[in-house]
Amino acid sequence: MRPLVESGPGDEVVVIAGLTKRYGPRTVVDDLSLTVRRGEVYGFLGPNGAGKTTTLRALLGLVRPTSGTATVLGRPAGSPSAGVGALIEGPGFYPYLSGRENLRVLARYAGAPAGRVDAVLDTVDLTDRARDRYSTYSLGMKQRLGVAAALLKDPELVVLDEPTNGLDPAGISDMRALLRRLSADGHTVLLSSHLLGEVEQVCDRVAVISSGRLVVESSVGELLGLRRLVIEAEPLGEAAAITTRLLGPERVSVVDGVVHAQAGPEDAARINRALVLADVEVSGLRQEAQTLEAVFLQMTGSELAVADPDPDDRPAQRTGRLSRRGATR
Ligand SMILES: Nc1ncnc2c1ncn2[C@@H]1O[C@H](COP(=O)(O)OP(=O)(O)OP(=O)(O)O)[C@@H](O)[C@H]1O
Repeated sequence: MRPLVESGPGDEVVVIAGLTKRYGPRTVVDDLSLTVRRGEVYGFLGPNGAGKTTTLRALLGLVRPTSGTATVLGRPAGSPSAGVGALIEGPGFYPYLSGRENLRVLARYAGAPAGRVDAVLDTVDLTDRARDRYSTYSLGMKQRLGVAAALLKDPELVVLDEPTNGLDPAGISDMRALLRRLSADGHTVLLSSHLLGEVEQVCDRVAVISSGRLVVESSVGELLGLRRLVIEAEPLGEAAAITTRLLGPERVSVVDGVVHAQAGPEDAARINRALVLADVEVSGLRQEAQTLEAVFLQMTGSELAVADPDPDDRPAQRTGRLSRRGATR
């Protein structure tokens, strides 16, 4: 996993500000604001129907916002630009043409150099199957060919709507590797997903939305850094009081005869020292990592689908401050 990208002014590739979309009486995107910075893999996360696709379509100029703005690479959404490649709805490939022939047709249509076709086939790892008919491809290969099509004009920003939707674990793993390659090649990637495992493992930052509203925008590490410290101590009341004095009441609770504190490892040593100095007998002090799923549940009250996690493939945890915005309805 790459380190977090340092950002500065001018590094904002996507800026969505106060975006609202109503269909008749229904508000499907509600005053949404978020920023995608140059070089990052940004996950747009939310349950089905949360408004992800509508937002991405607005970003590409395919949906007119009711109010608010979306800019891409400094230009209003939908401006003709070589800077964005997207896979929103599967592109219409010809089933009887090979993967390479299909890309050649699209490259001609899009005005991309013919030499890009083999380059993007290589990027999506389809060189070996490039001569086979599209109709013989697995779903994962079809999705990867869709990503290849989005890359034909070598865009700075790649927008992918649910790129792993419907894929089996092997297909998900291939797509994950592809997303990492895109990032390593210098693309900024914005992808939507309702699969936590996918976002946890490949994204630098995420926006979580629910019912069209932003719940939180944060780095994945910051979200996961919200960890719980479980303290077993005697007398329990005194342990809870001391921990509360150190962390504040909103971060401490007593559950089933133990103290739960929202605290990271740096707090643990401080709390342990204070308890021992006060003659509280500490029999257990352990850290429990929160999953993104737990964080999401805590913030929205609804569950999110969980992808098959690949335990060997988790990003290093990062800690930091969490900025929580908006509220759920
Ligand atoms: N053209 C439209 N007319 C009316 N309602 C629409 C239209 N497009 C989307 N919606 C509604 O807006 C809501 C958000 O849909 P959207 O596809 O943006 O959500 P999503 O988060 O991408 O969900 P999914 O993962 O299921 O695609 C849904 O309830 C959908 O039915």
